[in-house]
Amino acid sequence: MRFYSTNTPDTLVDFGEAVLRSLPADNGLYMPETIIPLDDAFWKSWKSMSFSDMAYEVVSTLLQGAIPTEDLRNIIDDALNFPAPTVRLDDQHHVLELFHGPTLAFKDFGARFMARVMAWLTRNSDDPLTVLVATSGDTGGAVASAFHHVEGTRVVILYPSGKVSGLQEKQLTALGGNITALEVDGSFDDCQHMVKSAFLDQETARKHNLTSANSINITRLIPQMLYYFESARQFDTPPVFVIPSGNFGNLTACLIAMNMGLQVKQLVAATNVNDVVPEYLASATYNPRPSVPTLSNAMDVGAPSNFTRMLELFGNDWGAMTETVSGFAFDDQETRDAMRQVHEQYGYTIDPHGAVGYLASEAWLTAHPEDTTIILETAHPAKFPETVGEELGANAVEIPERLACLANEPKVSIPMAAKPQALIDWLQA
Ligand SMILES: N[C@@H](CCOP(=O)(O)O)C(=O)O
Repeated sequence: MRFYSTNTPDTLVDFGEAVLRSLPADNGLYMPETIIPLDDAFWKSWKSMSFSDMAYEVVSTLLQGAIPTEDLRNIIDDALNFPAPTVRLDDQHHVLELFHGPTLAFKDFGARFMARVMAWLTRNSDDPLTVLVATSGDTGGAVASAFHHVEGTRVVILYPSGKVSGLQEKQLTALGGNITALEVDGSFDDCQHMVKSAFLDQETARKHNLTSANSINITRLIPQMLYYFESARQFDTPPVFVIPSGNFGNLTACLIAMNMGLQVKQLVAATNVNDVVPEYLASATYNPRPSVPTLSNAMDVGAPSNFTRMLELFGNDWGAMTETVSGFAFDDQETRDAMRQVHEQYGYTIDPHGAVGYLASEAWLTAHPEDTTIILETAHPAKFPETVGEELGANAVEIPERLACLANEPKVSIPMAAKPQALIDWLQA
């Protein structure tokens, strides 16, 4: 199994290099050389398989032997040991709850799988790894949790000061040990730019054995395919997936699943006002720009990393992309209104990101009223107690113990200017 860089398609690397190097030196993104469709035997039995067996079939087909059978099975079973239920609101609206992992966000799927794959890849090496990650809210906490106490690994998380929720911040800053949080005086885009610049500085990348836990790393997308299979197999007809989106790794994972044969009627990208992809879908013009802060902060991304992979999967054909992917964007007032509406209509407490998804499902259903939509609920509402409390009352959501226990832990972070050189200097010091 080999991977190419989107900027230099004829340079191929193996799985280990794609994962550990994470970002190619030419600043492209790694893509699988071939995406092999699942065979008839799989489709005959996929609906009755255990999650573990189905997951193994999907991942092993994609990876083509890059990880031996028993090791891959262990990685999958150990990493993905929590459920992803699809909850029915009514015939048109379903919610795929991706917040049942340790940090209450869909990022647990990718981070936990990645931590185990990296441990497997480096099992015979003594070189310590530095896992660099930029977060707008959820990735950082999931990566911190997945790599906490992993020997030979230090995790460095960059996050935009004042632009993540209080509990999200605790998930990044309170664990200590091998986890360090850098509090950047800037936006998520600044953090992401700083991380990418460190990777492109070959000396720094080599000296510190840098690897990325963001969705620029192809391993993040592999387990994220699995919940689309899990949810879709519960329906008789191909569903519409509505995907709250920031860096667009989640949507790209579904596109890879579709390339393996998963039948999906449409992908609906739901964004807040950081809407460069819905704008591209409407106008064929891609205009990345600085993000603005919103209530759905994990989606505050102005230059989505995975847009490059989306273009690649559609052969740079805007028309082809619009046949499969639709996009809608909503502001904070609409998000608040949707949280109340979902609560009043269904008695369901949805978080601000899921609320943006709900609005997009409504927009889609206006023109396609017979469709079945599945909205990805990417984070637990308890991660946003301020907004949920303001809209639905203080008792609308109980904070699970694994989050509540962080509330009184001290925040430990290192302030940093939003400059790539500041990160490089800090790493070198
Ligand atoms: N939405 C993310 C931003 C980083 O995205 P990723 O897909 O590269 O991890 C977050 O919650 O941090």
